Amino acid sequence: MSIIDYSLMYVTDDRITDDNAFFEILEATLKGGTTIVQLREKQLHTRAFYHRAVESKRLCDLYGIPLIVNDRIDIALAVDAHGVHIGQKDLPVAMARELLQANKIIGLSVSNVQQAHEANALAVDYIGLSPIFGTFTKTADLDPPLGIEGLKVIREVSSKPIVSIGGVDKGNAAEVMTNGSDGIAVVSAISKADNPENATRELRKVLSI
Ligand SMILES: Cc1ncc(COP(=O)(O)OP(=O)(O)O)c(N)n1
Ligand SMILES: Cc1ncsc1CCOP(=O)(O)O
Ligand SMILES: [Mg+2]
Repeated sequence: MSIIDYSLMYVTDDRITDDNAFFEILEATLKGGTTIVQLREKQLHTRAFYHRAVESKRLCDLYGIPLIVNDRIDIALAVDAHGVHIGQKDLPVAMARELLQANKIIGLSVSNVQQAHEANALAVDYIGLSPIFGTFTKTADLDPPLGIEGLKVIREVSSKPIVSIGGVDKGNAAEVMTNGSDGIAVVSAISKADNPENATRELRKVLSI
C-alpha cells in the first residue's frame, strides 16, 4: 500500500439522506483536495450502505483518493475499499486485521491515554483522537472532549499517526496540527459549508498542504 496522506479526512455526513446531495458534496470535496474519505453511515440498512459505498469508491478512485469505511468490514471488503475505521466497541483489531489482511488501512478510535497506549501494540495504521472538541454531529457514545491538552498528552504516548476529530474547523485546525496531530477529520466543516469545494481548499490552506 502506498503512503497514505491523513492530513485532511472528509467523514461523510449521514444526516444527508438525499443521494444526489450526498454525492455532490463528496465530489466537491474531492475536487477541493480532501486527502482521504471515510464513509460513515449510522442509519442506513446494509443494502443502501453498500450502494453508497460502491458509488463513493467509484468517485474516490476517479480522484485517486483512498476510501475507508466506518464500522463495516464486510462493506469495506465488498467494494475493495482501502480500509476501515473502527471504534473501541467494534470487532477487536486483531480480528479486523485477520479479515482485512496486511495491505488495508485500519484506524482505531481512541478517547483516553490508556487506549492510546494499548493501540501502540495493535496492528492499526492510525488512531482517531475522539473527540478533540465538542460536536453536535455525533451525540451517542461520545466521551468528553480531550482538548489541546489531551492531544498533547496522547502525542507523547502514541507511536501512531493521530487524526483528530470532533468540532474541527478552519478556526482551530492549525492549532490541532501544531500540537501533534498528523491530520484532521471533519464532517460539518465541509458538509455544512455553503461551498464544500472552497471549504476544502480553505482547510488545506490552514493546514499548509
Ligand atoms: C477519524 C475518526 N476518529 C474517530 C471516529 C469515531 O469512531 P467511533 O468511535 O467508532 O464512532 P462512530 O464514528 O462509529 O460513531 C471516526 N469515525 N473517525
Ligand atoms: C464521527 C465523530 N466521531 C467523533 S466526533 C465525530 C463527529 C465529527 O463531526 P464534526 O466534524 O461535524 O464535529
Ligand atoms: Mg464506530
